[in-house]
Formats: sequence, C-alpha cells, structure tokens
Amino acid sequence: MLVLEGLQIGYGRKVLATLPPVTAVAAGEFVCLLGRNGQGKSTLLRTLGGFLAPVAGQVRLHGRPVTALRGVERARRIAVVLTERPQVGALGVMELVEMGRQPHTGWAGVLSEEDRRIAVAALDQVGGAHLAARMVDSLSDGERQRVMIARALAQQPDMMLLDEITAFLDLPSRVTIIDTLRRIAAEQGVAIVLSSHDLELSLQTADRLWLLPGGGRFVDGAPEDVALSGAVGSAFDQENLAFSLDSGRFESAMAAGRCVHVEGDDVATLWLSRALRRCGYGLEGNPDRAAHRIVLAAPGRWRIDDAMEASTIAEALDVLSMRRETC
Ligand SMILES: Nc1ncnc2c1ncn2[C@@H]1O[C@H](COP(=O)(O)OP(=O)(O)OP(=O)(O)O)[C@@H](O)[C@H]1O
Repeated sequence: MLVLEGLQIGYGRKVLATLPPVTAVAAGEFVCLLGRNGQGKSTLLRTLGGFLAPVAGQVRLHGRPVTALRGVERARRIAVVLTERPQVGALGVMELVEMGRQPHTGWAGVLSEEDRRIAVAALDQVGGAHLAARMVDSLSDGERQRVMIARALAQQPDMMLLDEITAFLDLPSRVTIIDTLRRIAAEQGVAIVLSSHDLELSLQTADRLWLLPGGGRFVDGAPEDVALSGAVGSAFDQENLAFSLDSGRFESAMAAGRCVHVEGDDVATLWLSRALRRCGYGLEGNPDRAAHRIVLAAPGRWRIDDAMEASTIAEALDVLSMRRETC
C-alpha cells in the first residue's frame, strides 16, 4: 500500500534520516516509530502524509505520490492525529467526530444515516461513547485525544498517521487504544504508523518497529529483531540507563556490575526480581555469568548461594517479607 522510495527526510540541507532504497508497508500493518526527542519522528510522519516534501526520494500510496494528492482525495486516504490541542471553538464531540465523514459526503456535505452510524461506532471504538454530548473544549487531554482518534477512524482512511497520541492517556487507556488500533489495522486493512515514546508497549504490540537512532540512520524490523540487534540499546542507552535484553525493559545502568540470577518458578520470582532491580541489582538469566545466585526454595523462602553480599541482598528481600532459609 505504502512505498517509500530512496527517502531522505529533513529540512533544506539538514537530513535527519536516510531510509533504505525501498521500504514498503502493507495494508493492515501496525508500525511503531521510535526515537529520542528531535530525531525526526514527526518529520517522517509529515513526510509520509505529504505535508512536507522529502529531501530526496518519494512516498507513494497505492502507487501515487502523496504530494500529488489534494484536498478531499488526501482526506479520504490519509488520517492524521497529532497531540496538539485542536482550535475548534464551540464544537460538540459528536460534531467533531462527524467531521471525519466530510471527505465521503457529497458536494452539499450532508451526512447520511450511514455516516452518522459510522461516527457513533468510531467514538464507541475508542471508549468515548459517554462523551458524545460534551463540548470539545470541556474535555480533559486524554478524553480529547480519544475523540481525535475517533474522528480519524470515522474518516475510514487507507493510512493513519498518529503522532504521540498516547502521551496524555493513562496506562489502561493506552493499552486499550493501541489494541483498538491494531485490531482496526488488521480487520479493515488500514496501514497505521504511530510514533511513540512508550518503548515497552511498542515492543509488545507493533507488527514492525521503525527506529530513528540518530546519525541519519533508520532501522526497520520486527520488534524482537530490532531489540536483539542491539539497536534499541544504542538508540536510548545513557550513562545511568540501559535497555536489558533479559527483561525487555530499561534498567538502571548502576546494576550492571551487580548481577544476580534468581531461580524459582513461583510468581514471587518476578516480584523478587523487580525488588532487586529497584535496589540496584541487575538480573542475569545465565547463572554462570551472575555474581550471586538467589534461590527461591519454597513460597516465601529464599537462600543466597554466595554469602559475600548476603546482607545487602537481604535488604532487598526484606521488601517482600520473605524468610531466609539457612543453608
Ligand atoms: N520546520 C523546521 N525547520 C527546520 N528544522 C525543523 C523544523 N521542524 C522541526 N525541525 C527540527 O528537526 C528535528 C526533528 O524534529 P521532529 O519534530 O521531527 O522530532 P521528533 O523525533 O518528533 O521529536 P519529539 O520526540 O521531541 O517530538 C529537530 O531538531 C527539530 O528542531
């Protein structure tokens, strides 16, 4: 559906990223775009939508350059959701969502029963049905974000470009919205590119990850391949923070020299690992590479094979009120 040919994004002579000769996105794919502040996520989204000319190369949607799409045709094919607060004046929520149908109405702009049904369903899909009678300027940031996503869904576009749309949402809402978008991509064949700072959620949910690690580079792959390649770490790691391949999370880099291996099949193993991380320990999957080995011998009971740091580790374990087993 979407083909990026020899694309370079940026402004004037300033090139932010150079993409491979050909990058294609199929209908139904859900792509998460990651990168630190200022690496070019919004610039890439604007370029994909045809709102900004590429420094080099071309973006084609169904074979046509996106820069050649105009007015209604662009609005039928491409929906864009930004984090910025829209200047909509005194507008009702339902009116705003129904605006998503405008590219599909005739020249008179009259909504049919079907248009209204689609708008209602779109608001429902983002869990916003209860907001239908509200005014847009009375909504919280998170509520407004749902309504903007609903408007984009009502547009029934071929491609959705979403720029940090989950920034204002609480965790359950973020997960729900991402699940909804994934489902819509798959069921309705919409290509979705979503920029995000939520690395862990993106790693878990994206069909594909696009990473802008800086230095003009662009990394494209399955989330697991991108993580295993070390690209996530090299893009985000800093002195006090490192991406752990063992846990798939960012961890305090201070932990690197204090590696422990935790053994046990109880759910407490997970929570013990978290407590240890918080206390500055790194988790190591391979016991031979760990400085200390902690064994959860039975529910609520633990022992440390290496006595050297037993007292410090004991402090971490105290958090869980676990009883030490003498060995
Ligand atoms: N119109 C412009 N002209 C020149 N440079 C620009 C313009 N707009 C943005 N930039 C610069 O391009 C770089 C990339 O900006 P962009 O907004 O795409 O980054 P981003 O990855 O989306 O960042 P963030 O995570 O902070 O939103 C930044 O250095 C920014 O200052």
